[in-house]
Amino acid sequence: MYATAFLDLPALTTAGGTVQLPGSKSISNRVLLLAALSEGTTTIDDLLDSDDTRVMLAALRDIGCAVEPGAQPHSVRITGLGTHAPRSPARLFLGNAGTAMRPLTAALALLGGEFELFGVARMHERPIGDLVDALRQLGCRIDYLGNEGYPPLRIAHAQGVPALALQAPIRVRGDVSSQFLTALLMALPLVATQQDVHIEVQGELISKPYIAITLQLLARFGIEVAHENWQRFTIPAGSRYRSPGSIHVEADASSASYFIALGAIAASAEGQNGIKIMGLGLDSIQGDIRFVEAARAMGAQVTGGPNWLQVQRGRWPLQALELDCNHIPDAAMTLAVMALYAEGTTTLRNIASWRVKETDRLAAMATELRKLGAQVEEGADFLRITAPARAADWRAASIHTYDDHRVAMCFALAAFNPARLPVRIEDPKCVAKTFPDYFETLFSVVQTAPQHIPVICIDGPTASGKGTVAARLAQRLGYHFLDSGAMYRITALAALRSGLAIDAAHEAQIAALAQSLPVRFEGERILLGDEDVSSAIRTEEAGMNASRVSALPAVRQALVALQHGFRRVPGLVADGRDMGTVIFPDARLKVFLTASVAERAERRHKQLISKGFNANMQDLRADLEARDARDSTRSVAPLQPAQDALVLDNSHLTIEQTVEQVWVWWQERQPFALGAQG
Ligand SMILES: Nc1ncnc2c1ncn2[C@@H]1O[C@H](COP(=O)(O)OP(=O)(O)O)[C@@H](O)[C@H]1O
Ligand SMILES: Nc1ccn([C@@H]2O[C@H](COP(=O)(O)OP(=O)(O)O)[C@@H](O)[C@H]2O)c(=O)n1
Repeated sequence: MYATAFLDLPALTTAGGTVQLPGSKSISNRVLLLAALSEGTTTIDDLLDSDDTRVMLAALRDIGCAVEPGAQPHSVRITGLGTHAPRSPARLFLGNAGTAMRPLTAALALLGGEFELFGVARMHERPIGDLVDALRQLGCRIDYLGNEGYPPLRIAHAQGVPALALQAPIRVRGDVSSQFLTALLMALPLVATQQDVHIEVQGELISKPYIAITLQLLARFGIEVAHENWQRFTIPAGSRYRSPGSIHVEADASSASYFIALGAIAASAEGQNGIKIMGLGLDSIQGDIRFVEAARAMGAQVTGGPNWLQVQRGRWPLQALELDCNHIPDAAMTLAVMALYAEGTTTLRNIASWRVKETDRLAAMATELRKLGAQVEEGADFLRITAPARAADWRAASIHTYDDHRVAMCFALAAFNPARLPVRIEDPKCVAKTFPDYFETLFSVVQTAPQHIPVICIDGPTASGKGTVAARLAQRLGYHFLDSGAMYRITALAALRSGLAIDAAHEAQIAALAQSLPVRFEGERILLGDEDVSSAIRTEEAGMNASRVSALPAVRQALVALQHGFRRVPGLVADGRDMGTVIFPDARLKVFLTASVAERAERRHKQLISKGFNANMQDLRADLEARDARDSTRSVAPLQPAQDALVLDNSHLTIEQTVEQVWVWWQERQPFALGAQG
């Protein structure tokens, strides 16, 4: 996940490959509860790993279900209660998961036992009164432990479940949250043994697609619920939950909309047929799958099979659309960004519900689309969008994301603009709500020309602080980090281990070794083959050997491709000696970092002592001067500032001040309008 203040996406050009999307949250928690209520063991594959599913799993364990990891990642095996009573008394913490609190309240009230259900502070502000009323109407004893109408709750059935009034239809409001109805639909089969049980919805039922998901999943667990026009539901007598054995959680259809749009917008990468989305098929039970129809109407070519979709660019530019979006409120935001690539004016109607979501999404989308250069008309319940007329009319925008995951995710697609402008997404971590790895997933299937990928080079002599500053900058920007010195250090280590003396006589052999160096960077760790060499290459001796090996021209040449390979989306910070002069001459910012010899010797001394190495100040200083001399006078890529480098002597600056200076230089080079700060 990118926890940076903002994430700058470079201009992107093509896309291709396969993505596996996270499981749907609504399906995950429903399936967990149904498995827990069934007889037998259910293997659940592709379960969403999120806060909300974690609290549900913990609660199921607490009430006596066996929960074990499955054979695959994201797979779990649940042995349900069947005919056993839940373990009680129990206190169940349900975080902020409405999809756990509501159905568990209903199910536990009907199963008997004594339970307290509570959550985080925000959960205690989310109403549950309508559900409790419906359960009390049946005869259940449920008490509020805090405020009337809100969790925390106590279910007081220590003596077993009282006689329930199942003859009359159970009435529940449908116009506040469809989760109350879902909770009853999943709980009442537990008591519909002798007779049919009816539920009557009061008021117009909202979010019907979510009730449709509930009914489909109930059917998978052996319960066929009939309904009349979504107002009256009948759970048949003789209902009994039966495990389907195994069940797979569909990928989230709203999350899929960004990748469907990606396939429609981006030219396919060479040798690929656009984007393949795994985990979701055209027969998905989620309402947002109908986004596919809208995307097709705009030009996307979408095919699909069981559990997969394939999306390619079809008509280009896309075609404007006029659509009532009531059936796909969440995914429709993605259409607003697709409209940036459409000929004509796109009108999205019946989207008043956008105003009461994570933010006023209607106003937010209008504001941010305008920043990019689109013409937008914002109505009370509609949005009319006309794309920038020519490439030159696009603007480099810093997109404010309003703590709304969907705003962040859909605006990332603006990076395919024909003007080849970067797009800044502020507060990218807001995607964690449903898709923590959204940007990583996106980056795994998009490409662009190397010249669009920004590089910051930090070159300079030993112990000037290059590595420290470059790593911090990379982290602050969410960019990749290349410690080019490590390449030479590893090459020297590998050469010596192979019995090769580091001299001109062995140049060709060492270069051959460097060419196929089995090196991997895993966070802070550097691996040579399977061995962690992070410490072995950090000694002063290793630095000296690196300096020797780096003077061999063939070795330098052999390492070029490896270093270029680090230039990947979204960007790179590289440190070394020749980053700005030889490896990335087109870098947008080149810094030559230096400090006095005395200061550098002292830094290195402190650094070595703190790592538990022996170090002598005099020797260090002599070594450092020798290294400076060799690095500056060698025939290839000598250490010297690039002509267009900014020289920064940080002898009297702290690390923070140094990072800040480079940060300011970098921000000055960005095309975004002022306003977004780091
Ligand atoms: N501006 C600075 N002021 C004080 N110490 C610094 C400064 N920059 C770096 N250091 C310290 O100096 C040591 C060497 O820095 P490092 O990043 O390894 O240098 P380089 O990569 O240039 O060899 C580290 O222990 C680091 O924390
Ligand atoms: N881009 C680079 C990076 C390092 N090097 C060499 O590799 C040695 C070790 O690099 P480093 O950056 O890890 O060393 P320090 O600056 O940390 O001492 C340096 O002394 C240089 O001789 C190079 O020639 N070119």
